[in-house]
Parts: sequence; C-alpha cells; structure tokens
Amino acid sequence: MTKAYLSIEAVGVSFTRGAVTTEVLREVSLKVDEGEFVSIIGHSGCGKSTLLNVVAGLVPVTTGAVILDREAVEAPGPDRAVVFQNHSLLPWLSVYENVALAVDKVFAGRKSRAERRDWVMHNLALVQMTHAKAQRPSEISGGMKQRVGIARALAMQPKVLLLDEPFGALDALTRAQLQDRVMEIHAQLGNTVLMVTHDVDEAALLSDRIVMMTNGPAARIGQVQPVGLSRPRHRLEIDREAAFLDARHQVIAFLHARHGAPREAA
Ligand SMILES: Nc1ncnc2c1ncn2[C@@H]1O[C@H](COP(=O)(O)OP(=O)(O)OP(=O)(O)O)[C@@H](O)[C@H]1O
Repeated sequence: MTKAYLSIEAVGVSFTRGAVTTEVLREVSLKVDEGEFVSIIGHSGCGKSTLLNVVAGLVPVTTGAVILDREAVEAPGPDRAVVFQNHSLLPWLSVYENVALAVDKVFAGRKSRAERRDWVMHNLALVQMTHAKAQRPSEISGGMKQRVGIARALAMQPKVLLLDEPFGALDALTRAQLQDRVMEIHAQLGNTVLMVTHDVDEAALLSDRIVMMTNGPAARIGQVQPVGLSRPRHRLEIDREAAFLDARHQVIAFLHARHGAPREAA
C-alpha cells in the first residue's frame, strides 16, 4: 500500500487556560496525496485554522500525529509555508526584500547570490508582481500584498502550501483573479495545497477534495467531497457542470442542513 504524502493521523487538540480545557479537535484523520489540492470548510470557530496550524507545526497536537513525506511534524519548518488572510509582510522591507528574506533563509549555502536573486524574481513573476518589486507593502493594494505573500511562500519550495483563507479579506473581483492565479500556479508547479476557506464556490472551483468539519467543540471531519472536474478549470464554464453543482450542493447541504451554525443547531 502506498503511503500518503501528508498524513494527519487521529489528531486531537485541546487548549488549556487556567483550569479550563477546551477540546477543539478530536480524532481528525486525513491523507493528502502529493500534488493534491484539498480545502477545509466548516463553520466559524470549528477548528479549521487550528488544524492548519497543526500541520504548520505552530500548534502542537494533544494526541495523534502529522507525517509529511515520511517525517513527523513537530515544529514549524520551510517545508510547510503558510499564507494567512492578513498579509504578514514586513512593512519596512520592499516587495523584493520580503521575498528575498525567506529565500536567503532557506537557500543560503545552497544557491549563490545570483541564483537567489533570480529565484526571487522568478517567484514574483509567478504572481505577476515583478513591476512592484521596489515598493513597500503600504504602497500596494491588499490583493497585491496577498500575491507577494504567495510568492514568498512558493519561493520556499514547500512540500505543502498552507493557505488560511488567503482571499478572505479581498473584494470579489480581486479574489476571483487571485483564485485563477493560484489555479495556474498549481497547474504549473503541481504543488500540494491545503486551504482553509469559508467560501463554498471557492472550495469547489479550486479543490480536488473538500473536507467538511463538524461544529466544535471536539470537531471532527464529517464528510469528504471529491470534486470530479477535470483541469484546467474555467470559472465561466464550470458553474454549469454537473460535477461542480453536485460538489457545491453536497457542501451546502452538509453545512446548512446537517451541521447548521452552532447557535442554530437543535
Ligand atoms: N491558542 C489558543 N488557545 C485557546 N483557544 C484557542 C486557541 N486557538 C484557537 N482556540 C479556540 O479554538 C477554537 C477553534 O478556533 P479556530 O481558529 O481553529 O477556528 P476556525 O474554524 O478557523 O474559525 P474561523 O473560521 O472563525 O477562522 C475556537 O473556539 C478558538 O477560540
């Protein structure tokens, strides 16, 4: 039997504050193949970001384990780059320098200065941001900042790209453009992606599989929906395709009919 590239194995996470312990995740297991694009969807507060942060090594597991490419995840590392909703660029550095900082950290000693410079420019080109390389984050739009964040993450050549609602703070048009860019990059690089989102259409458009989480506390995976659409996908064409509509319907049925928002639940 072949081993999954990324394996989340019976992960449980509890947080303790003073005398109070909250069980956020219980027995969460998921296998992701190399090159697969998997989205995690669920109601606010169910534990999606916690799960992503466990894979990132930012939150320790209470029980279970995460294995990436046959190695246990125990701490943050450049093989798991995260892009957060709120761009986390360093404001005093230029666009180029923000990406270069990560590249220098990961590739110092393995790539020459010239190679590192070319690699920064290559990744800025992937997100169409070379024209703004000298600008500071305060001088560019929210969508552009997210593109730089994605370039910085890709430049680390991670084994898994972790996206935590990367388009959540953007207007609808910018969001659509960035989704298309991420699909193109995924087609080009074949990278493995785990993405947290609230947006059902976004999940169905981008993903190979959509992982639906039950409401917390003690959230678990309730259902996994494959998206049976070939690639490349074009947003203007797929929203009439049965496979897209079916995936979308399944997710909406899960979120609203069977696992309504916690305050609406019976
Ligand atoms: N470090 C922490 N200490 C204590 N509780 C935490 C910590 N991090 C998260 N939590 C709690 O864990 C639960 C899940 O949070 P998490 O951010 O993972 O949910 P989410 O599904 O990503 O939410 P949203 O969709 O609103 O971003 C919440 O109740 C949150 O308050």
